[in-house]
Amino acid sequence: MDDYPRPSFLHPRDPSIDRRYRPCPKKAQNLDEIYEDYEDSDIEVISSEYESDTETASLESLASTKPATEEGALVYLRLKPVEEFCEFYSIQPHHKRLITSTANGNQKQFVFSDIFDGMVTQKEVYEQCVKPRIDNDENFTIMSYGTSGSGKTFTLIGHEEDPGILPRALEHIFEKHNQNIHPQPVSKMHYGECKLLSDQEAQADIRVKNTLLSLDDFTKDYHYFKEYIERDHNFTGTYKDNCSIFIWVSFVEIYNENVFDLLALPPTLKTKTRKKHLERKSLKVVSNHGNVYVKELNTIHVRTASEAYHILKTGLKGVTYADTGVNANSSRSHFIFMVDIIQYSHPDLFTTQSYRFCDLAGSERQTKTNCAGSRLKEAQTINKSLVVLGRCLDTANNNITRKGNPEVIPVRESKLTMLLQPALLGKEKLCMIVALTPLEQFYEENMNVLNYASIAKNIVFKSQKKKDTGRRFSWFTSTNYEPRSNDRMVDELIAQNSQLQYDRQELTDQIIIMKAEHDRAMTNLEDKLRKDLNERYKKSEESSREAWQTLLKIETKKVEMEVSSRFRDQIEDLNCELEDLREEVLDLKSDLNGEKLITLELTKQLEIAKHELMNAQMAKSTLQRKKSNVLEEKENHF
Ligand SMILES: Nc1ncnc2c1ncn2[C@@H]1O[C@H](COP(=O)(O)OP(=O)(O)OP(=O)(O)O)[C@@H](O)[C@H]1O
Repeated sequence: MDDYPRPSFLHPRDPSIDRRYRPCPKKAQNLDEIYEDYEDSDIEVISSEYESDTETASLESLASTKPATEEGALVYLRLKPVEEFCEFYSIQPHHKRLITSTANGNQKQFVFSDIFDGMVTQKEVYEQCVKPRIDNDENFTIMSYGTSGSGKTFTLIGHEEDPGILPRALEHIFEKHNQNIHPQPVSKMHYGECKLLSDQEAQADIRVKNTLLSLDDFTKDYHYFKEYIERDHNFTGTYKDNCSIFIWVSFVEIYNENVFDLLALPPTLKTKTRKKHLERKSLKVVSNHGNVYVKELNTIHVRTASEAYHILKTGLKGVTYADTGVNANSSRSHFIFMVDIIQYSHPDLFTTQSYRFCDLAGSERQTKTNCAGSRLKEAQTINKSLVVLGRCLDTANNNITRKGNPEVIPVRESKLTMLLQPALLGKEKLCMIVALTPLEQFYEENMNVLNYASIAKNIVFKSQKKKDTGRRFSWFTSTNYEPRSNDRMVDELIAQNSQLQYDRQELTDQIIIMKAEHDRAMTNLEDKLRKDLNERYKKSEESSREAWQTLLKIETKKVEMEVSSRFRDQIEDLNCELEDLREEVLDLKSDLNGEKLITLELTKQLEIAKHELMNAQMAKSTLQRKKSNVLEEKENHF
């Protein structure tokens, strides 16, 4: 019996569990059935398929249900040894399950491909996480992910007396291929293709390597490390007939969203950190169909494990570390160490493998690290790129569950995700080691890391184990084949290389001629098409204009007829009314004329009367004057 509460109809579901993964008991089930459901369900669980009574049985059933070429990412948990393991974390090693809980009783569970507690050694981590991948020639990206100071760099690089997975992997790779490794840099990966190097190019590469090797002497460290490795592992390799192997390494750092070559020349490794960043050249990242390359990146041809170890250590000297509140030697950048292996098998088969080892800078709270100034800017860019990484994992996971068109995974939003895109897009196997400090103070950040790690598990790797570029190199076929030593094969390769360069020049010329012919043909075709289209357009324009005009006439007539039929009666009534009104107007006009005549007559009569009145008044006044004269005469007379 496990000690966590089981969901049922009586107990509510844990709200902290993502909706998609919440257990949902079926109706009409008894509690026993619900319990079984819960055991099999995917509760914040990375892979429910691993959940079974016997681990071997579940792994077998997983293998039978999934196609051999399609499998999920591997996510391992590594706990940092601490004095007092916080009660908020508990592990069930048998179930490969980590249970986190808070004071208020909220629980979350995470299942991993495996869990390594603080007692698990570097050797065991290597044997479990990396060894099988190299033994099986799988391309992979392995990254250490976690909060600041949780042991990411320790897991990847380790110390001289306790080396991490990367130096162990280098030793393993060289032991495995030892007998077939070719001492000269004859073939190299160039933008995803195997390229044969000319003498001058090979010499230039050797010069760069020698300069890097002369910078520091790590011979003592290497011997110490080698003894340690020999005690821990027993790597072996077998000789492959007619096969030459070329191993190339490169090393980049992503600091403040700039990509720097840690193997760049001239190295400025001994100058102060600040000055170093000013001097270093930021490189461009280019991607093509999901394959990603760093422009002008130095790749170094290494012949022995010792050389590879020296190159790794030299590059590590350029990585930016600083003292933060959480870790005295904290990585302030992400770095990726890349190993490309080219395998040439006579007569014409080239295969390539690539291994990427990525140490992510730790996610951190600025309040805990107490950083300011450039440290603060570093922390912000680190957190931003980790957020983008989380979003990429989330989108990749959603695309698996959602129906319809998949969402675009935002790999281009940060340099880190751009460089990790083969793994994020499922083209390369992803292996993640989640480093965790099981202390209360890191609880919140740990939950963040665990949530994204659980999503990462669902990224499905779909491509083949090896890239086979055999056909492209078919001209290596020799009719008089006889087994040769590596040196003879190289002589032949060099001779064929000059033939190839000659052929390439011829092909380039042919391409130029064909391109010119093609351009001309295309121009003629375009002219013809343009003329054709023009004529067709004119014709269709005329015919459509005529058709439109006829249509317009018909429509106008139709409208007129409809209008006249609909309003005929009303128009007649209105016409009658109009006629009546006209007559009335005429009557009124004649009346008006009569009245005008009367008015004129009366005016005339009035004038006459006025005139007569004036005459009468004048006669009256004359009479009065005569009367007064008569009276006056009378008076005078008397
Ligand atoms: N499993 C472990 N066993 C022993 N020591 C460990 C383990 N994990 C971490 N340490 C120690 O813890 C310290 C911090 O580890 P490390 O530098 O690897 O952390 P980190 O996660 O890389 O931190 P940052 O992100 O800040 O760079 C180192 O001194 C390391 O030796």
